[in-house]
Order: sequence, then C-alpha cells, then structure tokens
Amino acid sequence: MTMRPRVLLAMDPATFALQFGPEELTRLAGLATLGDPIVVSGLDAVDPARLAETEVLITSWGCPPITAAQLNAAPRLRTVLHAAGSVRSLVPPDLHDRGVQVATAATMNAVPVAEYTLAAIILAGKRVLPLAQVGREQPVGWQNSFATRTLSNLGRTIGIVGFSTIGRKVLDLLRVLDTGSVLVADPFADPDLVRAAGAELLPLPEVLGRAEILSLHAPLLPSTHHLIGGAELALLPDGATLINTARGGIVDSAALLAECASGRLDAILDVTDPEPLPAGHPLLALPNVTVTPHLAGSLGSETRRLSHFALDGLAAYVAGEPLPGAVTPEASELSA
Ligand SMILES: NC(=O)C1=CN([C@@H]2O[C@H](COP(=O)(O)OP(=O)(O)OC[C@H]3O[C@@H](n4cnc5c(N)ncnc54)[C@H](O)[C@@H]3O)[C@@H](O)[C@H]2O)C=CC1
Ligand SMILES: O=C(O)C(=O)COP(=O)(O)O
Repeated sequence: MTMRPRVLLAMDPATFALQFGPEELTRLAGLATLGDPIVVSGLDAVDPARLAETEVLITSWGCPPITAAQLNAAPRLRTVLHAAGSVRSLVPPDLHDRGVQVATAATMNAVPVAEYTLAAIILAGKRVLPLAQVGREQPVGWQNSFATRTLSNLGRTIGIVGFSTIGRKVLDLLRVLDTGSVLVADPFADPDLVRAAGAELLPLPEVLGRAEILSLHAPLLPSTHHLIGGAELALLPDGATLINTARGGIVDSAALLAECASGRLDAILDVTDPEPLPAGHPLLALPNVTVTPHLAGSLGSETRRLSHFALDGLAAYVAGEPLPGAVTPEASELSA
C-alpha cells in the first residue's frame, strides 16, 4: 500500500458528474495519485501502463463487468470500491483469491429501495393506486364501501422473496407496522437470522399461498429467472398485490399480465421485462397495475453520498483500516 495510491475511476460520465462535485474531487486528489483522464467508462479503454500501476479502482454504474484479462493486466490492484449496488456481475468471484478487497455501497443503496417498498406495501394494503385510477376516470364522492385493507393488527400476511440486503432493510422498516405475519422465502437464508428480523422462513410455495402482498428482493440469476411464473402466481390468494423492485426477469410478464387483466391480482412494478415497457404495452393500460421507471434505488439529491462512500473507503485503505461495506469471502454476495 502506498500513501497516495494510484486510483482509477470507472463509471459512466453522467454517474461521475452526479457523484463527484468540486469538493469530492479535491478530497480525491488529496488521497490519491490520479492519471489523466480520471474517469473512464470501462477498463478496455485504459492505457495498459496505467492499468498496470492501478492500486485502487473506484467503480459505479456504467462500468462493464471486469474481465480476467483486465485483472491479469492490473497486478497491483488491491481494492475495488463500488459506489453503487451489487458487485455480483461486476467482479469475478475469484477476486478474493487474488487478494483484492471489494467494498460496495449496496447497504446505502438499499435504503431508498426499502423505503419505496414500504410505501408500496402501505399503498397496496389500502389499494390506493387502483382506486385513484378509478377516481380519475370516474370521479366519485366519499364512500366507505371500498375494499381497502388495514395492515396493522388484522393479520395481514406479507411475503418477502429474498433475505437480501434490501429484503433485510424492508423487514427493519416493516417492524413499525405491526403487521400480521411476515414470511420470507430464500433458499440461502438462516432461519434464526430471519426470526431475529421478525419474520418466518418458509419454502416459496408456502409463502406464495399465504402472501396478500408479495415483494421481490432476490437478484436476477439463472436460478431466479421466471422464479415467479404462472404456477407461482396462481398460488397467491385472490386480491393479492405483487411488488417488484428487483428485476423484471424474475417474473413471467405474460403470466402476470393474465392475472392482472383478470383482476385477480394487483401489481406495483418498478422493474419490468422488457424494460422499459414499450408504449401501448397492455400492462400499462390496467388500472390495477402501477409501473414506475426503475427509480426505487435513486438517491436523488443525495447521490453524492455514493462518492463519499468511495472516498471514505479510499481513506480507510490508505490508513490500513477495515473498508466500510467490504464484501467478505465468508458472507460474500459473490457466492450467492
Ligand atoms: N429498483 C431499483 O432501483 C433497484 C433494484 N435492485 C435489485 O433489488 C434486488 C435485491 O438487491 P440486493 O438486496 O442488493 O440483493 P443481494 O445481492 O443482497 O441479494 C443476495 C441474496 O439473494 C438471495 N437469493 C438468491 N437466490 C434466491 C432465490 N432463489 N430466492 C430467494 N432469495 C434468493 C440470497 O439470500 C442472497 O444472499 C436485486 O434484484 C437488485 O438488482 C437493487 C438496487 C436498486
Ligand atoms: O437497480 C439498479 O439498477 C440499481 O439501482 C442498482 O442495481 P445494482 O444493485 O447496482 O445491480
């Protein structure tokens, strides 16, 4: 480790502009030895001599997956600081074996998604979004006959698929609601940890059979593609709401369309397959389906905090201290 390590930033220019203002650049220059340009989109474009001396790589959205050849060309690389969410598709799993530490701001990025999910759960419970749509098309006066539902104390069951970084944050937020029961489906989760988070770990079909609101928080992997297909949707109780902030490909869109078009299920979707849905897509026409443009994870005006994560990580690296947000080999998301 050197006092002012050679640092390279790999992310798309728009992400860089959102995260790094003058103050952040001054702090970066004080901690690092920087080349020119400071930021590149991907490592393919980097001069081999520059890559060969890079010790710390700061990445974010827009950096393509790092290949084994690029790693071989970067023998001095010691740390990857990912100022964004998951590193699963960014770095190869054998990075730990090469002695490279990886840290991610996924925990910070989980907060806005969990907040979106909590809002969606409450709105789903009240059926606010479909009823607002009905009200827009056919204004109605005050009525107490709408089938809205209260979450607290009435035994409502919420299903969470994925005891992931975001799934765990959602469970934290749900504690304030005092809901009926919260069920978790995750083949990798530890039942004791799920219980400590106020929920019960059950196989997916059992969660589906009981969840009046089902929220997806698993990553999209070959094993989770269409994890929620027609057979799984059919298990959900009548009137249930599916919330998807994870990845569109986890759900079979055609099967979801059929269930929502029949009015049996509602959906709140921040992610879709395809994404974005083309204009005129039938899901967009349904009053009981709400689609937002993949914004749940947006930190909005606080996006700059992601660069602070990277700069704090860089300062810790220089000081020889543990990296905040380190992905450890034992609990690595790379192994999930
Ligand atoms: N809408 C948005 O703006 C954002 C969406 N996301 C998405 O949210 C999802 C969750 O992200 P993170 O919490 O960071 O994930 P994560 O990387 O922490 O999730 C890993 C966990 O998923 C669980 N898992 C794996 N296979 C599973 C399966 N078959 N069923 C249930 N659980 C399974 C495992 O327990 C593993 O530990 C991802 O799909 C991610 O792409 C993430 C950030 C922003
Ligand atoms: O959904 C997104 O694109 C995000 O905001 C974060 O995704 P990631 O966890 O970085 O794959």
